[in-house]
Amino acid sequence: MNVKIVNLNKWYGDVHALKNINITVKTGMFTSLLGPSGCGKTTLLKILAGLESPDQGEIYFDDQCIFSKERNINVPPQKRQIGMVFQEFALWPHMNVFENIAFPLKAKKMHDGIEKRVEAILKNVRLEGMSKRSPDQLSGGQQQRVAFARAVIANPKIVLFDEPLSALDAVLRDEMRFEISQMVKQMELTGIYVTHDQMEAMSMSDQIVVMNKGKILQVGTPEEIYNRPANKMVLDFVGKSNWFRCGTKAIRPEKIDLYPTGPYKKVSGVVQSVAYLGEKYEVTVHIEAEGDWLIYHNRRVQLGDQMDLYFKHSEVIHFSD
Ligand SMILES: Nc1ncnc2c1ncn2[C@@H]1O[C@H](COP(=O)(O)OP(=O)(O)OP(=O)(O)O)[C@@H](O)[C@H]1O
Repeated sequence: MNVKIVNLNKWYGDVHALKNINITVKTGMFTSLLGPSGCGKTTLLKILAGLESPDQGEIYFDDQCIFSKERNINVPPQKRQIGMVFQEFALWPHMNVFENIAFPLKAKKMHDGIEKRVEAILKNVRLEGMSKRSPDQLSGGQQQRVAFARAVIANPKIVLFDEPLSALDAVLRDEMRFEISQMVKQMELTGIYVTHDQMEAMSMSDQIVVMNKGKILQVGTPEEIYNRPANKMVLDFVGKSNWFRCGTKAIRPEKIDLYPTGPYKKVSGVVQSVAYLGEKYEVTVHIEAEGDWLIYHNRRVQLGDQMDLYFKHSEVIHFSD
């Protein structure tokens, strides 16, 4: 289902939580809402689910208007064909896997075919044979998959995720990022995913909406956001970068070379710090004219070493302001 958000505004008293939000999400796309704490991501997700009401604007699911302040339309949550997965998976501890997943169907007063549907979804989320287990007999990743299964059992067209992986450890989180985006794709759902973790947004999404203080800073593919950030805030928020003293240009650390090949620019500096990251060293080099720059090196250098750094002019990111 296509989602279109038009000129949306939301106030909480004096707090202008969402400022003129416009977003289009195409069917089958996985979109992340990325931004720091308080930027309005959760509010936007709740508005899509129908749990909060905007003060201005419209929302369309395909051609159907599901919310319009101006035209007094507000389709209730249960009629929006939406599934939700939250940070705290909120599985009911007294219900087994089957009962947890079947709950939305029972709440809809469905009686026939429940077992078949739960079985099919268990297969989709690779939990076959686990229907009798209680949530405390499952790993964190398995619990998350049950939460996902419960969110999609009633055949929603859109699934909303609110930081669903933040309670998991780092290794499991990496694994689940991939799984979640795969499951959403396989089931041909439209996924909208709230996160403040840029790596998560970059690795999972077809489209990223970068937000700050209630405003959209940029909408684009992960590559567009990373390589052509719309402004300084996006550049700083996504990935690492080095600034030129002029303040209107920047360069990513991995675009800096240690050897000259072709038409390069050169700067020189002194090693300030070295951190070993496993596959590489992260080195801070103090450059008199520019400040401290971060670079990557494949061997350990010593504090105080003199270094020459090379970069292509075409790798420099420019901003007009
Ligand atoms: N019920 C509420 N009453 C008053 N202010 C609220 C309410 N809910 C959210 N806000 C305010 O609206 C702004 C956006 O909040 P929101 O929860 O959407 O941010 P967020 O980006 O999801 O942050 P986080 O990552 O911390 O959850 C914040 O300034 C917040 O304090």
